[in-house]
Amino acid sequence: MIVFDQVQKSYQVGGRAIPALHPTDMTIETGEVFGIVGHSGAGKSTLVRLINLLEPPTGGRILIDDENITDYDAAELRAFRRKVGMIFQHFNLLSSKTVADNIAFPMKLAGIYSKTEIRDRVEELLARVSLTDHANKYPSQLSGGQKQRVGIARALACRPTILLCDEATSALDPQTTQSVLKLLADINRELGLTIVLITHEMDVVRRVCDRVAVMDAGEVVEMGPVSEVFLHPKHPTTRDFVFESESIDRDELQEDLSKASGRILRLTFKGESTYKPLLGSVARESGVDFSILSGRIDHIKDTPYGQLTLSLVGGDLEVAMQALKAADVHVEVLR
Ligand SMILES: Nc1ncnc2c1ncn2[C@@H]1O[C@H](COP(=O)(O)OP(=O)(O)OP(=O)(O)O)[C@@H](O)[C@H]1O
Repeated sequence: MIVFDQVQKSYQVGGRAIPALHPTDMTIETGEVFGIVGHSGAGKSTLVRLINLLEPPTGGRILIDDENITDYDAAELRAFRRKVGMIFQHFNLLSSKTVADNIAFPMKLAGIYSKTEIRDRVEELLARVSLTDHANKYPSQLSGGQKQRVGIARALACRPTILLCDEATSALDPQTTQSVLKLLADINRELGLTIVLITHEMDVVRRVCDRVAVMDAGEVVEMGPVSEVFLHPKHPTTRDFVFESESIDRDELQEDLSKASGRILRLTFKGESTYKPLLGSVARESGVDFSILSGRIDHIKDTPYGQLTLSLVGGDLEVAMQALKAADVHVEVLR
């Protein structure tokens, strides 16, 4: 478990302290995939670099599995850092070393593994990231997705318990992004390690994360389970991210809503209720007529969800709302 207790960070620029992270309390549970989303300059990299003390905090305590890592001496810090792997947007591979040597590098650097241990581990990791046939290639001979797989294998070399991912898919195309996210999800499930993933895309969070923190101007403005934050965003920054990820144009939506007659409801279906043929029976029961203004069905991690914006006219609205709620549908009255 990673605990931030009033952690803050300022950078010294020209003799002035510039705040990058305001005092923050946060808990990341062992074994979860935790997303940190925010625009450029929000403080995401700062927050993630505090977790492995690449940046020392200017205030507060960081506890990992109940140990205050801000108290560590140099030797303790070296041992701790082996337990924290990191992958980067631009992969940061050594161009003069082969794929196998890049993966072996952190083990060699640690100086505590035998040659046989290193060789066996590299073989195992190459298989895990499906790059066995590419062991002797150089990074320049690989695609972006393959380079990131090498980055992941290298980060796992010393068997970390925490994996930090700094915009790990931002340089990749959508299909490659999907395969790298799937690999991260598999690693999380099979190895049980904690993954902290920073991104500026809510879609990445929706696909792999269990919980998310939304950052704005050095502050965590919203935090919670992805399904809650994504489907019912409260802070304006979170709403912007959700709208952006769903390619919703706010002005267009407002215009559509202003043209629609009757009451306007947003329905959110989650899990089981997503695929139920509910609207027809509710319409018959209540005598209400529906028209669909916008809609989407997708997944949050493995859970299906649907969101529909409807206008309703005629019939008994109360009966319709009760029937929807009784079927576990979240109903929000927009107008
Ligand atoms: N080493 C540094 N020295 C001075 N200021 C810094 C340093 N690193 C970051 N900052 C400042 O701290 C703030 C937060 O930066 P940070 O890199 O953590 O944000 P971010 O959300 O990760 O942004 P991006 O997505 O662009 O990387 C910014 O205002 C940035 O200019």
